[in-house]
Amino acid sequence: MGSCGTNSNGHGTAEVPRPHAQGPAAMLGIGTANPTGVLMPQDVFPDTLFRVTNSDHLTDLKQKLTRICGNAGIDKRHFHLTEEALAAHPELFDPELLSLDTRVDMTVDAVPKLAQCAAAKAIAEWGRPATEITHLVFTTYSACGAPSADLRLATLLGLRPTVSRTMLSLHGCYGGGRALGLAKELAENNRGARVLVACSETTLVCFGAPDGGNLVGHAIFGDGAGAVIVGAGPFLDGEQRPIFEMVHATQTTVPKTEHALGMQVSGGGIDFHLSIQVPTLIGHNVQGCLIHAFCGGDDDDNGGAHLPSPLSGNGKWNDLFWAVHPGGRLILDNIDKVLKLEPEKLAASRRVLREYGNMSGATIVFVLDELRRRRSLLPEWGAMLAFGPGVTIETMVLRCPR
Ligand SMILES: CC(C)(COP(=O)(O)OP(=O)(O)OC[C@H]1O[C@@H](n2cnc3c(N)ncnc32)[C@H](O)[C@@H]1OP(=O)(O)O)[C@@H](O)C(=O)NCCC(=O)NCCSC(=O)CC(=O)O
Repeated sequence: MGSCGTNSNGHGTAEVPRPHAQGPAAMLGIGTANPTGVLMPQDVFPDTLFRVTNSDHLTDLKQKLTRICGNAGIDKRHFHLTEEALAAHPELFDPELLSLDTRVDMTVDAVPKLAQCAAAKAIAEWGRPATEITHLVFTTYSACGAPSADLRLATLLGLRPTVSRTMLSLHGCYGGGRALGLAKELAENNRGARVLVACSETTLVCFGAPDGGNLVGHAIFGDGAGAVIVGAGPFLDGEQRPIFEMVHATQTTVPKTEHALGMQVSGGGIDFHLSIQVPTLIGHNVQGCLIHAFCGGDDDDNGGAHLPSPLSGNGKWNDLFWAVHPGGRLILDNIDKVLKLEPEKLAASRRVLREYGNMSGATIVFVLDELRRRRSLLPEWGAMLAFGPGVTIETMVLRCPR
């Protein structure tokens, strides 16, 4: 451990750099949370949405949303935004009115508090005091100010003032994957580091009256937060037990797909752009990302030689367990098809989609949490996939220690 002191000459001594951990990084605690405001069954969502936004006269749109909701593979979702709040703030569904200030006011507490609930569970599972957290990586698409939700979360949890904070904004659905990748690097490069990853998402920043362009978003997105404690060995005290080892992480940007998926901050909140091509783009590119990750990427020094080789025969993708961001039912269907996965391989992703919808960057933590409950049934090696604007695909090779 480095320390700053004064040597005999009265000059400050240099900070001794932390040596690398013996690695690899591992998840030591996982927690999730949803807002308590609204639990919305999927089958009543279209009626509720059109009623609360005074849109019942748009009968064709309502029928279409009802159809999409019925096919989305979702049973229910949780939301922070209540009918009472909407009644008090008609600007949230009137495109003629500015609403960014209202949205920022509503999220400034809601986002870190939701993260706090998830983080408290992750910290409890890890079993160490929050003051031992050395780094915080926070991701959300709801941050519009500075200091941001990361500092508010650090205060709520009583983290020490020397905690090293990183804020990831507007990474969308790949935010959780990116935050975990970053946490892996921080943990492996700083012996003894314990990184809190916090992902907290609420749709109230992008909520609007239904129109021809936002029906799919209305049908699939929900609110939630996920948190993971990441650290690398050696785990000398025997108390901190790895749930999943984070063996190798890669990020791939699919060329020329910037147009396909995006978010734009405006006076009316955050506009979500979701192209109909997204499921196809992901289906076409996912295998290449997995091969890149499982072959150890381009770096000779990253332990690629130790990775399993699921490519050495037909059907080897079925030898893995899968933590896939359930961006939408069709995305999971396409991945199943391209990788020829057995039906139960994406069960954790489909269950999270069914119970919570797509909670953007936080969703991948829910999938990891779900897989953790099935740990005794999992094969040793697994793959994590998350997607978002770019189009960016985050891939991580996981190992479930015995
Ligand atoms: C929404 C669905 C469940 C609907 O499935 P269905 O079985 O009903 O059939 P479908 O795909 O033909 O879609 C039904 C109707 O919706 C329309 N439709 C589908 N996707 C659309 C889109 N992105 N934009 C506009 N319209 C769209 C279709 O044209 C069709 O219209 P018509 O009826 O008029 O012919 C599925 O399409 C799906 O899972 N799509 C993927 C959603 C997605 O892209 N998720 C990523 C979220 S972003 C993310 O996860 C990352 C991030 O945010 O960063």
